[in-house]
Order: sequence, then C-alpha cells, then structure tokens
Amino acid sequence: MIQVDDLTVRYGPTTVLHNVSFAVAQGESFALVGESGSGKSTILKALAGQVDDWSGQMAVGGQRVTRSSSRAQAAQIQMVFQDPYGSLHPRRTVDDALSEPLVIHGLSERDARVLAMLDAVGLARRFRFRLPHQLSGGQRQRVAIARALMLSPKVLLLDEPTSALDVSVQAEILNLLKRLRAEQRLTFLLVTHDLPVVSFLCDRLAVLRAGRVVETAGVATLRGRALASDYGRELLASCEGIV
Ligand SMILES: Nc1ncnc2c1ncn2[C@@H]1O[C@H](COP(=O)(O)OP(=O)(O)OP(=O)(O)O)[C@@H](O)[C@H]1O
Repeated sequence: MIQVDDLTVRYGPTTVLHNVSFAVAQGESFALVGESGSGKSTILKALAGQVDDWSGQMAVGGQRVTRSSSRAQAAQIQMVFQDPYGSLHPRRTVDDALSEPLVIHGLSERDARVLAMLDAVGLARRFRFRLPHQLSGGQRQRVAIARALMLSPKVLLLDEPTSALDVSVQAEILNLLKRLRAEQRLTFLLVTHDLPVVSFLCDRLAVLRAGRVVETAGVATLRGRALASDYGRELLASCEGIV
C-alpha cells in the first residue's frame, strides 16, 4: 500500500533523509521510531506531498506520489497530528471541520455522513456544534481523526497522535485507532517516540537515526527486546521494562 524507495529529502543545503526505503502492506500498521530530528515527520510530509526538494520514488495504493499529485489521490492519504489545536480552526465548529472535506470534494448527504462519523469516533452528537476550545484534548483528537476519515482514505499518516494527551486519554485514543483500523481496513504509518505505543498498535517498525533507516523489524522482535542495531538497543534500554 505504501512503497518508499531511496527517498532523499533536503531542506536548503541540509540533507535530512538519506536513501530511505521501506514498504507497508495493505492493512498493516507500520511505525517510524527514532530520536528527535531523525526525519520521521519528514517522511510523512513527503508522502503527503508537502516537501519540495526530494528524490527517489514513493507510491501509495499503486499510484506514484508526484510533485503535482491530484486531489483524488490526496484524498486517499490523510494526516493526524500530535496537537489537534494545530489542525482545527479555533472559530470553526466540529460540524464545520467534518463538513469541509465533503464540501471541497462535492459530496452529498453531509448531515448523515457527519453524524455517522461522530458515532464512529465515539463523540456524542451534542458536541457537533461546539468549538475546539470547548472540547477536552481527547475529544479534539477524536474530531481530528474524524475529519481525517471523512473522505474514506486508505492510509492514515499519524504523527505522534497521542503524545500530547494525558495517559488515560492516550489509551482511549489508541483503542479508538485500533478499532477504526480494523473496521475501515486502514493502513497506518505512525511516527512515535513511544515504543509501548508501537507494541500496542503496530505490526512492524523502522528505526531511524540521522535520516537513515538503521533497522526494520517485526513487533515481536521489539516485544522480545531483540532489536539488532546498536541504536535500536539504545532505544529499548531507554524504556526498560515498559515495552
Ligand atoms: N521546514 C523545515 N526547514 C528546515 N529544516 C527542517 C524543516 N522541517 C524539519 N527540518 C529539519 O529536518 C530534520 C528532521 O526533522 P523531522 O521533523 O522530520 O524529525 P523528527 O524525527 O520527526 O523529529 P521530532 O521527533 O522532533 O518531530 C531536523 O533536523 C529538522 O530540524
């Protein structure tokens, strides 16, 4: 479903990704882990067409990502960010946020679709006309997830989707993502610092360091604390006892 080959990305004179390659099968949940600045978010941005200076090949659902990917193609890939305040307009209601993708893509039955999506993400219908600041962090993240799913994408790119939330709320959102993935046969590409999140939500992971993939492994290898690379072992040591 996602194929990345030899992806190199530059910001000005600085190369931040060096020949990154990995593949994610349909329905799979794949994590990108690694220290801050290793280039994890840049991979998501490149797949979403938000990076200008790149080389290599990327494809989603068999369609190559190009510098001018079409709107129809973009609808197949949606992003969810760490901080839903960043992605939700402060003066637009939940209803606005969920209706907007439908309006842009000329889709009908907006009322029914918005209500069905509120139900799908476990947000009571009474929140429909609230503003983001009238919601809790977890509720806002449910809205951001709902918005990302409005166009029935095949792939969700998740950038630290729970790291801004309280621990108890993190578990709720992780459970929600797990359920939605199964129900909607989604493919996940997830950026996180949090190895327990990988263990809970993912099938495989790639370990990044300084813009390079140093290891790709199955989640059983992570749970068995058997990552092969030196850096993978360092990451495991930093969360001793909790993976
Ligand atoms: N728009 C930008 N312009 C210039 N440099 C950037 C830009 N965005 C990211 N970078 C740099 O690219 C490198 C990779 O950043 P990226 O955000 O992909 O890392 P990350 O692994 O996701 O880090 P974090 O976990 O902190 O989000 C970093 O050195 C960062 O400073």
